Amino acid sequence: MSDTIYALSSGALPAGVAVIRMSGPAVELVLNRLCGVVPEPRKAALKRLVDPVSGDVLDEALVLYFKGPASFTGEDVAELQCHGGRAVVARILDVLSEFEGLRPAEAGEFTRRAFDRGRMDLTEVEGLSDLIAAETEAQRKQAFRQMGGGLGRLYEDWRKRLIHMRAMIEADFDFADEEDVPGSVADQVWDQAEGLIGEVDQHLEQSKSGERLRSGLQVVLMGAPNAGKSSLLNAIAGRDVAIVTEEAGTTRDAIEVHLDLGGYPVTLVDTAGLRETEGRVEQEGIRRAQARGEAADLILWAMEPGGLAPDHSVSGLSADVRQSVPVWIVRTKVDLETLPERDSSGTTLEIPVSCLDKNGLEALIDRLSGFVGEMISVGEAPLATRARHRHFLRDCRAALHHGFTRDDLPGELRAEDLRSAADALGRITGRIDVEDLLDVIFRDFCIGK
Ligand SMILES: Nc1nc2c(c(=O)[nH]1)N(C=O)[C@@H](CNc1ccc(C(=O)N[C@@H](CCC(=O)O)C(=O)O)cc1)CN2
Ligand SMILES: Nc1nc2c(ncn2[C@@H]2O[C@H](COP(=O)(O)OP(=O)(O)OP(=O)(O)O)[C@@H](O)[C@H]2O)c(=O)[nH]1
Repeated sequence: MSDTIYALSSGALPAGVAVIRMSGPAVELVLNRLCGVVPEPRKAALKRLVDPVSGDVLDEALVLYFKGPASFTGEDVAELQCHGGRAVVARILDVLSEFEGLRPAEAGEFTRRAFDRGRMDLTEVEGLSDLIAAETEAQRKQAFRQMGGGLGRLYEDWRKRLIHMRAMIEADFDFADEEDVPGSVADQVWDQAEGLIGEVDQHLEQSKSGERLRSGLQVVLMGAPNAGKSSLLNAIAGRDVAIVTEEAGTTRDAIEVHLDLGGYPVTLVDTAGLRETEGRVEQEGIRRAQARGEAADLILWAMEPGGLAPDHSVSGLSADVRQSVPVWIVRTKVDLETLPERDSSGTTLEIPVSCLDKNGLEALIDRLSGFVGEMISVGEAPLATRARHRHFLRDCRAALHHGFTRDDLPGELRAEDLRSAADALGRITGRIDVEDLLDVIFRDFCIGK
């Protein structure tokens, strides 16, 4: 029999109300001892909570009981919705810890129980985790849909089709001889497999947006020392996040702010100014700046009047970065000079901004929003949202492709490819052999979820 787990499921204290949740076989006993009755399932009941040992009244709380299996975890579950004071919660948790068979829940353990009882598949679990982490509206929508099973159903549908295809081929072995005749069952099946490869490819392509939406785009501010990077970060964020001084080399470690651009998440990163330096701390800062640049989706290169361009040989971006990451040149401190709006060819090369009088700031933010909207274009179809999904989708595709192209191999071997492809999808939803993945997935959860 499993332990009964308990945890504070609501947020930081003090708070108006705190929710203490428990799940497991001892729940009814605990309720009986704490509030004298087990309330009717799914009906909130206002009860005095009493310490069964000392007889002390602990609090007056709303108590909710869910009789398993009709609960979040599938086990008996109870919630004590008590006053959100630190001492109130501490005392109740302390009293719970004294019960035989009760122990504090580990991160994600309530959800883990729901998964173990087959109430959620892994994509739904991940969706729930993403929902709690969501910071913008578009992230919330994507996570909510995934939590509701949108993505899992797509993979389950593909998996069923693959299992059916394999069954067709295997049934055919019993009748036909090995000759592969045009129009045969095998031919029809491999036609369907080809169609599915196309669907997987399209899904993988569209899912770049799903992953970007989940993790947010990285926009990295780079440039020479004193170019105005930290001022720009503060101006875009609308608050003082980074330290601004007239001293070159102020920013050492990368500083991040999370922005919500029209519902899309962006992490804006301020980095150390690039220059030759003897200072060890500053050197490390510069190394980190280049590393952040390499991982960026977009670099904003801050360039003050008379400042250095990104292709400067000593204090510029590495050739690797310049090739793989789009770079926008932001002309900073334009209050100090008047700039020609266009170069000789007539294109606008530089984005002029002043953090002093805020000129150009809105135009820069609008351009950023447009860029982000293009990079993250999500429609109605459910998208993969994690490297884990992409990994197994590629396995699935590779197996399908192998079976489809190797018509020189015996039918049994090609049928085996259909099985591998189906299994790869089963690993995404957690229907197949994922024990080794679970700890990693649940580790990211909060306690009490
Ligand atoms: N107070 C409270 N609020 C909460 C949760 C919770 O656990 N407690 N949730 C936790 O994440 C979310 C709601 N999710 C839930 C999902 C399933 C069930 C549940 O009891 N399911 C049963 C009965 C379904 C029904 O009657 O329709 C079942 O699926 O069998 C409860 C909450 C968000 N708000
Ligand atoms: N006139 C004017 N001065 C600015 C503007 N933006 C920044 N400055 C000044 O330029 C100096 C350097 O600004 P920072 O934002 O610290 O520059 P940084 O690029 O982050 O510098 P490091 O952290 O040293 O790499 C400060 O004295 C700012 O007040 C601007 O738009 N106009």
